[in-house]
Amino acid sequence: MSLILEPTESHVNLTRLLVYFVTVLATGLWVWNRRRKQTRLYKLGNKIPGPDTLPLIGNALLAAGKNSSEIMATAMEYAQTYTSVTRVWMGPKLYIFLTEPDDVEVILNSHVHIDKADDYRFFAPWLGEGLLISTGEKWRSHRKIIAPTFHINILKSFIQPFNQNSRNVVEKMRREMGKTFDVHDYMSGVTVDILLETAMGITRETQDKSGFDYAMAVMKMCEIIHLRHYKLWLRFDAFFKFTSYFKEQIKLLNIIHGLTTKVIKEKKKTYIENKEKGIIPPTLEELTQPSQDNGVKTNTKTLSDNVFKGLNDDLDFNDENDVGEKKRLAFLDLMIESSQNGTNNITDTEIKEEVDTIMFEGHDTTAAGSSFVLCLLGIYHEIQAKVYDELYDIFGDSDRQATFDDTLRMKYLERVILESLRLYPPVPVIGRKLKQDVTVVTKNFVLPAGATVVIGTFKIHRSPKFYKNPDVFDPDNFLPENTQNRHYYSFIPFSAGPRSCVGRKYAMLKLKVLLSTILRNFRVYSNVTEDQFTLQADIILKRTDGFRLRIEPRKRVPSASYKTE
Ligand code: HEM
Repeated sequence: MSLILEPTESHVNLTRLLVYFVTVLATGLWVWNRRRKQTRLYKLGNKIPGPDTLPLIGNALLAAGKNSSEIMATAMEYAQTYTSVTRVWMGPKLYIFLTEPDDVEVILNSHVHIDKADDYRFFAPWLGEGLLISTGEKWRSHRKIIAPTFHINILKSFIQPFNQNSRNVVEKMRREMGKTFDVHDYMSGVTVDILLETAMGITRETQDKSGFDYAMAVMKMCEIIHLRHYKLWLRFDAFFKFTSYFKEQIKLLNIIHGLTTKVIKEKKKTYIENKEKGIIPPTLEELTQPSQDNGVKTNTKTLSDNVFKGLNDDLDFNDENDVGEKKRLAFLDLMIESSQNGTNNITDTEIKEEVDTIMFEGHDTTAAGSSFVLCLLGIYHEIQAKVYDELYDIFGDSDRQATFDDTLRMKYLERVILESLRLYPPVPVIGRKLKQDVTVVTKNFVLPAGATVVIGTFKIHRSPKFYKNPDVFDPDNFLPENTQNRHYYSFIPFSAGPRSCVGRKYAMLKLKVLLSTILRNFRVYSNVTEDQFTLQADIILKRTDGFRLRIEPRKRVPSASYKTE
């Protein structure tokens, strides 16, 4: 009897099946690839310079297996090698990176190229069709409703919650005195508290455990979305749905949506009950009207208003008309009021989506922004001393709260914030999906419809063409004489054009109140220098090494006398 096993019929069938399968797959891929090469996307895309590609997968290996800070490092390395218009193929998907302000202006200043990149889709279960990800008519009509709620009169009424919450976080931070700790945790917490109050009207006093759970859920949702951006396998819904992150996401969204829905329901009920009693809250128009009080107009223009004036957004309302204290209404109250009085046709679901969007957009961005400022001041003590001296000029040794007028006098602090946003823009890239071909200024390259344009804010902000020592932290980059002739699109931390950040003025005001309160109470120190920062590539720029800081109590004396004591 032979010891060699004769292949059975089932073995033969299986092998045949496998051969058929491989042949069909290979033929399918070959046909698909041939067709792809005939497409306009492929032909025009390949006229743009970029790294060498591999068949089918293109440049996908550039990101494979890398964590978020390695991706950031790779992106920076390639940004040095390639030109201001660079293409990358992720399989069949074409990404075009732009880092030349003239080209960026063509995209951001357009009313056509307003669609967000596909990568924003991870926000959809949370934010629905809120302002950040919606498009077309829906986005346009909602932008018209939301942008005016950020009028300077409304923002002025937020000074009190900005102050109160800043004081609260100062008290919480005292427990860290003398230790090294991650300041981002505190900045994140205070930012959510401020947003709960200004977006939803939930104060610490009215806040029950659901407010705390909500804040935690917002922070954890940001983490899950962050993971989905850089872990390749989590990008696919089919895989994501089988992970524990998906189950966690459902739980978190129940908490988030549960609270927004509950608050909207209660506020609407109160609005209707009050209306029956003849109590009607002021309308947005009334709150933003020029005051007739005494005809005195305050100039509310800040340094940033000049810096951003060429960016053609819709935030330059008639700010000069602002006068005096007005009743405070949260964004949610304003939306309910305008939907109930018939000024705007916005449903409860849409209001929920917009409130959720403001809670997300206003949270991670300002938490990262304020953490970067504090760490930079912890490194550059002379700059911190100058910031404090300006605050001492304004407040002396008093512990009083900041007024809106005080914030107008915080000119050096404002330059410090802008410079920090230049070096470490919380939104380091902006993504748009092109629906139409567009020709940019650089070499008249045509960017084809279907491509995703990635605007590299981080890289633009460090261009030697616009900044003398681009990698050096120097607040004087924002002295009027240095900004007046610079290309407006060389500084776009809040994006620009019709889809720019609606929260820009809110963010700048909040950052001034928060940071001035912290710096009037503490001296900050960082043992980590800038070259040791490990940055992560994501929708929000953060440090993977943590925002480590040490604080000491501040004596309220000018910095010169401090040194000699
Ligand atoms: C330092 C703080 C902030 C920075 C750097 C920042 C930056 C940005 C950027 C770059 C965009 C455009 C994103 C894109 O096109 O992909 C944006 C959009 C937006 N931001 Fe901000 N933001 C900040 C704070 C805020 C705050 C405090 C709020 C609200 C309270 C807010 C609300 C929004 C909204 C609603 C959008 C979407 C606008 C639209 O698509 O029409 N942001 N932000």
